[in-house]
Parts: sequence; C-alpha cells; structure tokens
Amino acid sequence: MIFPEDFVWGAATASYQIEGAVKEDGRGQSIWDTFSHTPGKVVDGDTGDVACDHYHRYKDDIGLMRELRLGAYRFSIAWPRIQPDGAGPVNPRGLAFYDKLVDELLAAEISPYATLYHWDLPQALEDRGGWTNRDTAYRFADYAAAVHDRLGDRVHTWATLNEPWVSAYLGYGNGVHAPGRRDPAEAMRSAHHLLLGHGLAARRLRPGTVMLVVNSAPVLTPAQVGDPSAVPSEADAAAVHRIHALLTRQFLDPAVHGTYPAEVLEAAARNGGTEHIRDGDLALINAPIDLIGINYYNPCVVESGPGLPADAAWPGSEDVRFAAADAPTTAMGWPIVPDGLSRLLIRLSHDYPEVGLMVTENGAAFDDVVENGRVHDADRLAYLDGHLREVWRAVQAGADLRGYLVWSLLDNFEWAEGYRRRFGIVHVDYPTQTRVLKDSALWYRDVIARNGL
Ligand SMILES: OC[C@H]1NNC[C@@H](O)[C@@H]1O
Ligand SMILES: [Ca+2]
Repeated sequence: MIFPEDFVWGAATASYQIEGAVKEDGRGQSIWDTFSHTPGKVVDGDTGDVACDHYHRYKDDIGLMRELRLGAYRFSIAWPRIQPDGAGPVNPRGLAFYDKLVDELLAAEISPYATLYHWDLPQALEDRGGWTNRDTAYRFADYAAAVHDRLGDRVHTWATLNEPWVSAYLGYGNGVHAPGRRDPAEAMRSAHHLLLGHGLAARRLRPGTVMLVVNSAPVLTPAQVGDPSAVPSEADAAAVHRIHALLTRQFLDPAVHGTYPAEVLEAAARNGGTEHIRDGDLALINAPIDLIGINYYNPCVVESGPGLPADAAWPGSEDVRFAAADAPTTAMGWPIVPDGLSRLLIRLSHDYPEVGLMVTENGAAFDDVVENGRVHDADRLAYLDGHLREVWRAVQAGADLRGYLVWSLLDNFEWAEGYRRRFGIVHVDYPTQTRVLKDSALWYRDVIARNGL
C-alpha cells in the first residue's frame, strides 16, 4: 500500500502535555495549571509542572523526530507563554522559545505545524468567564495574530483550535477537563465562542494554510460497528443522526458552510437559549479554511434510549444511550475499530468537499514495559498498522487526504488520566526523562521511508 507522492507523515504533541517549565521565562498560569493542582481532578494528582521537560529538551526531541524522518511535526503554542494574562503585550521570552523550536525543526527539514489553542487558556481569561465570555474569542484572534506576525515567515500550516468539542463539553459541560465547570448552557455558549475565535483568527493567519482540528468519529449503532450494511431502526437512526450533528456538524457546518445544524439550535434553545448567537456570527465563523484536521481514536456508538436524560457532556442527547462496541479496547477503554477511520474520512470528504483532510491525531494508549532498553509495543504497532490501512483505503476511495500525524511522538500528560496512559511511539521514563524509541517508532520510520505499508 503506497501513499501519494506528497503525502505528509508526522507526529503530534501539545504544549501543556510535554513542555513542563510552567513558571519559566514569564509564562502565565493556564486553566490546566489550576485544574491539575486541584485535588481529585487528575489521576495520581499528576500535573504538567515538569511533563517531558520538552521546554529544555526540545533539541534532543527534534533529533528523535529527525531519526524517524518525520516530514511534519504538529505542536501547540502555549498562549500563557505569549500573553501571560491572555491579553496585552507579547512576552518576548515566551515567543523566543517557539522561535527557536521552529528554527530547529527547519534545520532538521521538518515542517512545523502550529496549533494555536490546545486547551491551555490563560487563567486570567477564565477569571473573566473564559470561553463563556464572548470577548475571549477576540483575545484569541489577537494572540493568533501576534504569533503569526513573529512565526508566519517560517510556519506555513496553522491550526486555530484543537478539538473545540472537548474544550467546550468536557471543560464546561461535564467538567472532567479544565476549567471543570458543569453547565450545559455554558458549554454550548463556549462552543460558539470557540468557533467565533476560530473564524476571527483564521483571517489573520494568511497567507498560511489554515485548518480547524476536530475530534470526530463515525456515529454507529452497535450492529453497525461490525457490519456497515446493518440497517438501524428508525429510532436508532435518529439517535445516530442527532449525535453526529452534536459531535461533528456543530463545528464543521459553521466553519465550512456557515450554518448551524437544526439539532444544535434546538439543543441550545433548550439549554440557556440562543441569544449568544448574534447576527453575523456565522459569517465570521465561516472564514475560508484549507483543511479539516481529524483526530480519530474510535467510533461513537449509540442507540435510542427512550426516556434517558441528556448526558452532561452532550446537551441535546436526551433519549440516547451511549453504548459499548463489540471490539477489543485500548488502555483507555476505547474500542479498536480501524475501519471507523475510513468510514469517517469518506463521509467527511463527501459532506465537506470544499476542504482537504488531514489525520492530525490517531494513536493508542497501551501499558508499556521497557526491557533491555526496548519497548515491544506490538499492540500499539498493530493499532497503527490497522488504522493506516484504512487511511490508505480512504485515499483510494477518493478522499482528499493530505497526511497522517500519529498521536503522539512522546508519552505525555494525558489530561485527567495523568501520566499513567502512554500514547507515545517514544517511551519517556519520567524520573530520568530518558527517551526510548518503541518498536512502533521503528516501524513508523520504515513506513515513512517506503511511503506506505
Ligand atoms: O486522548 C488522546 C489525545 N486526544 N486528542 C487530544 C490530545 O491532547 C489527547 O492526548
Ligand atoms: Ca502517575
């Protein structure tokens, strides 16, 4: 299975998950500093205070990327390093880190893909309402412009947001992520303001290539997981349709088509109202973009559940049951369904033909053991191999798929799961910060070398 000539092979990380150095060079506090230091929020009380110490070890880490011959490296920029309070003058030492990072990547012939927001909102903005405050969208656009002014001559691929669904619905809906608020109306308002921030920022990142990165999944009934031809009941089909609208269309329809699905407007009407959606907002959100970044891990399995209340993370999900899939799972408990990726990519390429696609995250957590300086992570390797075969199938089916970025380069801080969940193709021994290329990394290097499987 050989991929197109210019197919991009890379890996992804995020600032709060790998950098550490949370008080260095003028960095301000983020909502994840606050949240991880709040007892009971993160497994083992883990925090991002040190993480992979990437802030100090980035040159060596880029050496590993070079060894793997990555074509691109997707990282995120910590807003609190650039504007410690989320507004006002740029902190030169914070920006200098990313300036050096980018130069080091270019020297290693690796394309820098910068994500502007991967969840580490400056706490000072959260103190003023965070994403429930419309003004935060405007602060985000100013931050994006400041970074682009400095790095836009060398960084040509920009993601505005990473997974706005997660930011809004786990941050303000069920509260399992920072800032840990639990209010469906706040979650829906936050989703809208995140989209507004995306649209305002997107216009200030040209002439770069601009993408919106979303967590997405094919929404399937249990029967459909193993059998794409399975025909759901009318009630189950309605549940699938509604959840697809809440998970994926809530973000891609506004960004690409300038419309909200009716299901989202109905959910908002029932959860705090729609006053926050002002005339002209959808036109602002619908800024031209080049790519949709897809972060895929597993399908979303649902069936009708008459009388069930809405899940706290899913305003509008009344009468829906989130079901298990008949499939093996990763250490996260997520079902392993590789063809879910090709089914998703083909669906999205049909629904949004105006934009290209890129798999901006795909990967798996499994419990790793270091033995004789090696990590024989056969389960992760099998997961990646199976999903790459589906990426290839999606390309053969005509999806305009530009590349694949594995999540993640390094084991890192897996949010509320802390460091016990390892997604890296490179093992990190946190006490010593020693890096070890896992078997999956050695395999991935060969995939890149032959441009295929
Ligand atoms: O849960 C695995 C990954 N999912 N997408 C966002 C990343 O920050 C997570 O580590
Ligand atoms: Ca731990």
